[in-house]
Amino acid sequence: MDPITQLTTLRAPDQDTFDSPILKSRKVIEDKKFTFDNSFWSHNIKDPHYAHQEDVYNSLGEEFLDHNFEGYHTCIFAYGQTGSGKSYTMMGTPDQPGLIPRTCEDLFERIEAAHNENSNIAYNVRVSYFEVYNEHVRDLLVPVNPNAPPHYLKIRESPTEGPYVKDLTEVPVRSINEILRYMKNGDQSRTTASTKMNDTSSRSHAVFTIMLKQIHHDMETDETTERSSRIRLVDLAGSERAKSTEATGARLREGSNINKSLTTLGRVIAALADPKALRSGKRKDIVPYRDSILTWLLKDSLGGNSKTAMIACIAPSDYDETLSTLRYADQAKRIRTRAVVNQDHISTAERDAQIAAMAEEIRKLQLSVSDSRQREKNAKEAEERLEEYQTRVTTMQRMMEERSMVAESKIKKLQTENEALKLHLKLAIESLKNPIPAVSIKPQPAGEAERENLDEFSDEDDEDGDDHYYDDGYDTESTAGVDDLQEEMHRYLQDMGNLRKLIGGDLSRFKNEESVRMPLGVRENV
Ligand SMILES: Nc1ncnc2c1ncn2[C@@H]1O[C@H](COP(=O)(O)OP(=O)(O)OP(=O)(O)O)[C@@H](O)[C@H]1O
Repeated sequence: MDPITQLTTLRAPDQDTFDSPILKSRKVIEDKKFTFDNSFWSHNIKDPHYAHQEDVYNSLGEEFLDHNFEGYHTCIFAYGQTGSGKSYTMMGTPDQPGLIPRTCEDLFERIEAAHNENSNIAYNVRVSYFEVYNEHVRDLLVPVNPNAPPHYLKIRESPTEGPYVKDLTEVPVRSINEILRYMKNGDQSRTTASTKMNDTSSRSHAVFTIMLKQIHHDMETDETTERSSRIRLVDLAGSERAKSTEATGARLREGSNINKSLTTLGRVIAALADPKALRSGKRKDIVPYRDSILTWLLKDSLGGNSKTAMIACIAPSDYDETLSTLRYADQAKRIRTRAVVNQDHISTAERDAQIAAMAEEIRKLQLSVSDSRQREKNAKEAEERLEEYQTRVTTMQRMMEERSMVAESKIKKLQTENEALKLHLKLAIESLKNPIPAVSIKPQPAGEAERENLDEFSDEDDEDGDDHYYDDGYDTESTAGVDDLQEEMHRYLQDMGNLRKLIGGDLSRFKNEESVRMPLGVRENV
């Protein structure tokens, strides 16, 4: 690997030293060259070009997080054969944290810094963690019950959000420690389940997702701007199994789903990178996203609204495996996604109207659900309505939480202004109590004045301290000053009264936790 040109050369093995029938059957085995955006080499720590975890994060993770703050969805996935360093790169070790923990740490550091800079922006971070094994989706944030069979989740498709995992746990997180705890629990759940199912984590795909929402409220226009971005970090299963499946087709004939997702991923990447399909404009129809759970769920990240990077991990082992990984990466490099900034402007009135409309819709759904239940005629229909109702309630709860976040930032800003006014007032009162006398200098003959100016800094002159002359007009000026100050004070007091009313109003309107955060279903009978 050349760290300057980013050229990766795969050296052809000496054919006589290899027993592989594939290698022996080949006519030409030669050196292969590939150029990637970045190449990292980490074999000998003493080598000056040794790539540390920090180097990988600095050249990729940091830039992707910048995109997230700009409002873009991103996805980073690690591909490669078992033992090539995918988990090391993505998760790392406690001493050498990988991309995922570094991204989380940087995310919260940036949020804290932004909070200190501008209190008008509220941040909302949520995480989810799931794995796809044998074409089943398992929630990694739900602890494994060793006595119960594994609980698999269903995939649904929404017209606006695309494919998603139904009932997947999405937890709000407020600090780096909280997010790391969820990540650790998820990894534990993965390991426990693997042992129970006689599986190893190298055969499952782990998808860690961070949802970042930035809510900026403009006090002047009372308009809210929301930026939502999704950070997907994917640790794929070992690729060698997929290739053996592809090579022999044996697993497919057996009807096994083991790593169907990975073989489909290869076909999806090939279809997306195919220049002919791109030219004919048929790309959308022929990409086999739906052929596996993983590609279906990552549809957007692979060929849609996302900035995506693939990390191809290779280790010095089999020539064929390494060549295949490098070819995968070379193909993936040609894919062009169409990422857009996910941003919405909405006024407080519009948001309130949206919430009111949603509340009405929920009320109707509640009625129809209870009606369907009573009749129990069409259980499926009732179930679908119930599902829709639950999704609506969750969306609405989130909107209300966000509204309360906006209110909190408003209150914070008003409180800061209030503090500043209080300080100003205190200073004004103090200056009233201890007026600083106005000072004027008696007219002096020109020569004398010059002499005094020259001696201004002389210690001797300062000693007597009586070189100041009080002007006859002092009383008049000071009275005018007091009047001004009194007037100013009066204005401040009025302003403060108004501010208090405003804060009081906002507090009672938005800080009523009971009414804002109570699930709607709790209030009314379903
Ligand atoms: N760049 C690296 N520096 C130091 N150690 C590494 C590096 N990459 C991988 N390792 C070590 O190599 C071993 C295998 O790596 P890892 O578990 O990340 O492979 P993997 O590709 O995720 O395998 P699997 O598909 O089985 O999960 C681990 O012990 C890991 O700590």
